[in-house]
Amino acid sequence: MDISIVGSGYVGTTIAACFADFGHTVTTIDIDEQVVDQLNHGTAPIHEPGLNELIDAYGGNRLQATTDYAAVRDTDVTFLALPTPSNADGSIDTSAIEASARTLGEALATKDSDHLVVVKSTVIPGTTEDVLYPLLNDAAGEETNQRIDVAMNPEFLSQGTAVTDFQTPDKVVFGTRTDSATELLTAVFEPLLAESEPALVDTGVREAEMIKYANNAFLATKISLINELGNLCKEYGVDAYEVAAAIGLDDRIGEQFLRSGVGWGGSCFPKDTRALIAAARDVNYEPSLLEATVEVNEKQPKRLLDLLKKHVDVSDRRIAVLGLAFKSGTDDIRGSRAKPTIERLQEHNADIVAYDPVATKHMQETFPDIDYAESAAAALNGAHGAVVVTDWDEFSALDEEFDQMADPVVVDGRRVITRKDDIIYEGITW
Ligand SMILES: NC(=O)c1ccc[n+]([C@@H]2O[C@H](COP(=O)([O-])OP(=O)(O)OC[C@H]3O[C@@H](n4cnc5c(N)ncnc54)[C@H](O)[C@@H]3O)[C@@H](O)[C@H]2O)c1
Ligand SMILES: O=c1ccn([C@@H]2O[C@H](COP(=O)(O)OP(=O)(O)O[C@H]3O[C@H](CO)[C@@H](O)[C@H](O)[C@H]3O)[C@@H](O)[C@H]2O)c(=O)[nH]1
Repeated sequence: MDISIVGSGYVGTTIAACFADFGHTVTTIDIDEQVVDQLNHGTAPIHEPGLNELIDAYGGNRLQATTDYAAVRDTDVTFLALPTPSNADGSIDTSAIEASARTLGEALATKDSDHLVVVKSTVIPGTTEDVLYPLLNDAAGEETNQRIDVAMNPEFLSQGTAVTDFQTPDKVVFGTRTDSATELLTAVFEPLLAESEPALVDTGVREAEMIKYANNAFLATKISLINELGNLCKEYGVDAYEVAAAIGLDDRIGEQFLRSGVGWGGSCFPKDTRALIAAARDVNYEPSLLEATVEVNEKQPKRLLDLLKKHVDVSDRRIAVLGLAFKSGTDDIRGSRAKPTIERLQEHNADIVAYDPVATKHMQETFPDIDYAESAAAALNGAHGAVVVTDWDEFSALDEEFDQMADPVVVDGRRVITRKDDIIYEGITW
C-alpha cells in the first residue's frame, strides 16, 4: 500500500519506518528540510533505539521524504503526525494541524480517487470531525471528483521504546466514520495485527480521540497517586517501593507505573493532562482529580530539594544534577523534571553542574549559564550534594565516584543509586 505521513517527529518517523518495514511504500512530508534530507540519506532525525537501523534500511528507497504535499496524490492514505502543543491556558494549539489540513486538501483537489486522512496526533474530541474534516474538504473544493474521509488512530508508543512499542502494542484503536475507512486501516495494519495480535478497538472518531486522553490521564494519575502515597511512606519511615510491589500484585491495580519519584514529565503527560483540564472547563466541568494529579506532580521537585537542603546549605555550593532527559532512553527534555529542579537550585544560588549521557545539548539551550560535565564522575567530583532526576542505567553503576564529592550527600529521585555505604543517601519516597 502507498502511505503518506505528514510530520516526521517522534511519532511520524517511528510509524514511517515501521510501515516501510511492513512492506508498504511510505512518503513522509515535513516542513523542516534538514529532517527531510536526513531521512532520504538513511538517518533518523531523532534518537530512538532501533530506529536508525530501520531508517538506514528503507530511507531513500521504500521510504522517501519530501517537503512537497503534492506527493500525497500518489498515496491511498495520509497520516497526520503533527504537533498539538499547549496554548497558555493549557488547551491544544491546533494551528499546525489546521494549516496542514488546508495544504493537504488543496493537494488532494486534483486526485482522482477517494482519500483517507488519519489523525495520529493527540486531539480533543471533535477536532477531527468538526475542525479538520470541513477544512480538508473546503480546501479540496467543490469541483473535486473525490471524497476525503477522516479517521482517528491514536498512538500509544512511549519515547525510548517507540519502535518496539509500535510493533507490539497492547491495542490498536481505529476511530472511523465509514466501513471503508475501517477496511483501509485494517489493510495498513494487517502485518502488525497478524504478527503481534493486539486487541483491536473498532470505535467512533470522538471515542478514539478521548481514549488517547483517558489513557494518558489514567497513567499520569496513577503515578501521582503512588507519589502521594510515597511521600506519606517517607514520613512514616516506610519504603514506598515495597508497598508498590505488594499492591501491584493485585491484578486490579497492576504492577506498572508505580515507580514513585520526582514525578512525570515528557512531551505528552504534562500537555495532555492540561489539555483535558482546559477541555473540561470549556464544558463547565471542574476536573478536581486531574487538577490534583498535576498539583502533586509539581510538588515533587520541591520535595527533592527539601531533602537535599536538610543536609547541605546549597547556596554557593557545587551541586550535581544527574540526568536531564525526561526519562532514560531519550534525548528529549520536554517536560523534564530536571527543569524545575534546576530552577529551584538557581533560586537558592546553588552552583549547578549537570550531566546527562545524551540530553546535554538540548538543556544547554534552556539553561546556558550552568555548568555541564562530560560524565557523572566529573559532575560529582568536588560536589557538596547530588540529585538524581533521570533513571539512566549508568547511574546504578556509580560507586567510588561518590568518594570524590566534597560532601557525599545524594538525593535519589528515581531509585537508581545502588551505593548506600559511607554516603548520606536519601530516597524521595523511601
Ligand atoms: N512523542 C510521543 O511519544 C507521542 C506519542 C503518542 C502521541 N503523540 C502525539 O503525536 C503528535 C506528534 O508528536 P511528536 O512528538 O511526534 O511531535 P514532534 O514535535 O516530535 O514532531 C512534529 C514534526 O512535525 C513537523 N511539522 C510541524 N508543522 C508541520 C506542517 N505544517 N507540515 C509538515 N510538517 C510539520 C515538525 O517539523 C516536526 O518534525 C502530538 O499530537 C503528540 O501529542 C506523541
Ligand atoms: O512508574 C512510573 C512511570 C513513568 N514515570 C515518569 O513518567 C514520565 C512519562 O514516562 P513514559 O510514559 O514511560 O514515557 P512517554 O514517552 O511520555 O509515554 C507516555 O506518553 C505517550 C505520549 O502520549 C504515550 O503514547 C505513552 O503511552 C505514555 O506512556 C517520565 O517522566 C517517567 O519518568 C514515573 O515517574 N513513574
